[in-house]
Amino acid sequence: MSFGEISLEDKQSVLSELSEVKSLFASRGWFPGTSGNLSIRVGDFTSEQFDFAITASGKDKSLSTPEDFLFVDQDGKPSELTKLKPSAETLIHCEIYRQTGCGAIFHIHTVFNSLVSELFWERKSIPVDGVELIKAFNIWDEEAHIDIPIVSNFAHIPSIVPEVTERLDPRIPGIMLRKHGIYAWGANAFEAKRHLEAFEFLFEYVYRWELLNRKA
Ligand SMILES: CSCCC(=O)C(=O)COP(=O)(O)O
Ligand SMILES: [Zn+2]
Repeated sequence: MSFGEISLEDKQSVLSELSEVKSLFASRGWFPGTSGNLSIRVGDFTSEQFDFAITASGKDKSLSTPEDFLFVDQDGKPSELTKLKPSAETLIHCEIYRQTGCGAIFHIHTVFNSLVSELFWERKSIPVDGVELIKAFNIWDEEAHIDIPIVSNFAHIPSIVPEVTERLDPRIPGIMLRKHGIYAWGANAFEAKRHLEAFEFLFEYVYRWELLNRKA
């Protein structure tokens, strides 16, 4: 389905969903210093050609303006004529959509996600053992153990993409960029939000648990 074939109603519904999520996350202080980016896919999800709405780059994400989002295609190029620049990290969104077939991707920088990514950088994944909120990822085993992948953070975003491709774990709907932030995704915005909230809870839990054990 080409971008022109997608109804105005569908496009507007995606934009209003993004706007709601953006305001909510901003109220939680999840976009410090203009960091973070959000996207939701529109139209046909089975096609190799797809479009998604994404936050414009460098904006104060605690404000709502008519220039907050734009639509881009599967290569991260604007789908329509616009003066807006897509997020600097759009290529990471493109790759996650391509690899997972998900419908929404949310990225935030927090102190806890950055801290744990450095704490566990040598093992290249953040271990979580038996915490109830693992179930938010639809992993229902009792005492489940998960490892959340951590990849290198480079200023040159295209250099991050191959490592993302290599480290994506189909069980885990998220990936950490070292000392940078988490990317969480889901079939839709509701699921991506649930996953993101679970990751953030688990990061704080893991950090505090580590601290308690190191003191003992
Ligand atoms: C100011 S934070 C550095 C860029 C970044 O990591 C980020 O998430 C925001 O970049 P964007 O281009 O999406 O505004
Ligand atoms: Zn970022």
